Amino acid sequence: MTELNSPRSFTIRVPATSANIGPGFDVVGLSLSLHLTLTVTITPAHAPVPPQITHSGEGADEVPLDAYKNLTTRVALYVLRCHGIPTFPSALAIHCANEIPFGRGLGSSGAAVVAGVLLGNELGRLHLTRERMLDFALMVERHPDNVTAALVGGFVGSYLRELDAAATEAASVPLSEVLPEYPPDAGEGWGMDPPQPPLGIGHYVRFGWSGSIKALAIIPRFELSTAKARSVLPEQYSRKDLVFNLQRLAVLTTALAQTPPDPELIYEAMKDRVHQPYRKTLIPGLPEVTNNITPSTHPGLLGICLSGAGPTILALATGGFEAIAEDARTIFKGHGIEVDWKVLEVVGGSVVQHNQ
Ligand SMILES: Nc1ncnc2c1ncn2[C@@H]1O[C@H](COP(=O)(O)OP(=O)(O)O)[C@@H](O)[C@H]1O
Ligand SMILES: N[C@@H](CCOP(=O)(O)O)C(=O)O
Repeated sequence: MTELNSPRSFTIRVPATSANIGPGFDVVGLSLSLHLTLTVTITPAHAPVPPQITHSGEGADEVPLDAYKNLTTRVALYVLRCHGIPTFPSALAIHCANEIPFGRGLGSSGAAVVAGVLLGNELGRLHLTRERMLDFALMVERHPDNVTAALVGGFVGSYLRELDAAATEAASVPLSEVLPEYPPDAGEGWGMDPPQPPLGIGHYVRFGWSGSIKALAIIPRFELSTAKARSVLPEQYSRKDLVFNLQRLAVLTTALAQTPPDPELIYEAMKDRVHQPYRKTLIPGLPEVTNNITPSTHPGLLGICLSGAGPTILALATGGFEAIAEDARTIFKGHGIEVDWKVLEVVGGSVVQHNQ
């Protein structure tokens, strides 16, 4: 029996994330207390069988269960192929228990990608460093905010290193080449080596976080794909708008670590001119919610913004959660949109636990 097929069981737990936090578009992310949990079992097998995937919780009615279509297993296979391992183990069963709603701006795809990298690393016993795992995640999810926070946990800022020409080309291959949606040809294998990630693409730092701050997620009952919400953004920005965001982001990263947090400072520092103004066409009610719910009308509120690409609204607060959420509900209802809401904690990053 090869190392790959030796029987074992392990669990992978990856948190949800809220990216941007207002002015930090594609830069900052926060890991939150909703999780994607994979329970992975490899049993003895005499002949190869396709991986068995089961999924419960969020996304159960839409997620593909074919290992060549499912995002998590496609990413795992990419990591394995980059290390000369062309297939999954012979008898692999994966149960995905998911608390992260799909397409709501809470980092479900980032969590699926990070889970896939961790899965590939464990299946192939590759012993990748966290930095190298981030490189693999960034070959798939090409903005660093969600995947970095999901991997390392907490309130995190990240940047992509400027790559030289060869590395830029290696990192810009189409996603279809990184994650082909088909099994290898019988007898002939894949035919092409997968594109290897350049070394050290992503770099990050963890900021402080005041323990008194919780994250209220107000989650509209409709999906908005991140790709669609990125397609409405302009290619260029005015100096005025860029300076507006930079000033606020510089203040915000320290303001959220201060105890007690200062609502006046944070409310203004969570404003944005780079993505939210363009996304309001896709999220009816967004400007009303962010303009009308303020620390003076809602004691306990610190700041309010779009979570990731939306449509979820993220309110950072030390209390008064119900009043904030119910008033946001009323505004969204006026636009014919129902919402759910949850008070979430800021949590640590991804964890792998070996069960036997
Ligand atoms: N646990 C998961 N397993 C497989 N695919 C997933 C999982 N979570 C998310 N996805 C894929 O990612 C898509 C949502 O990604 P995206 O549009 O970026 O929204 P989000 O803001 O939730 O990350 C889903 O429609 C699904 O295709
Ligand atoms: N910076 C990205 C973040 C997308 O986050 P998601 O949770 O909506 O996938 C963006 O704003 O496009």
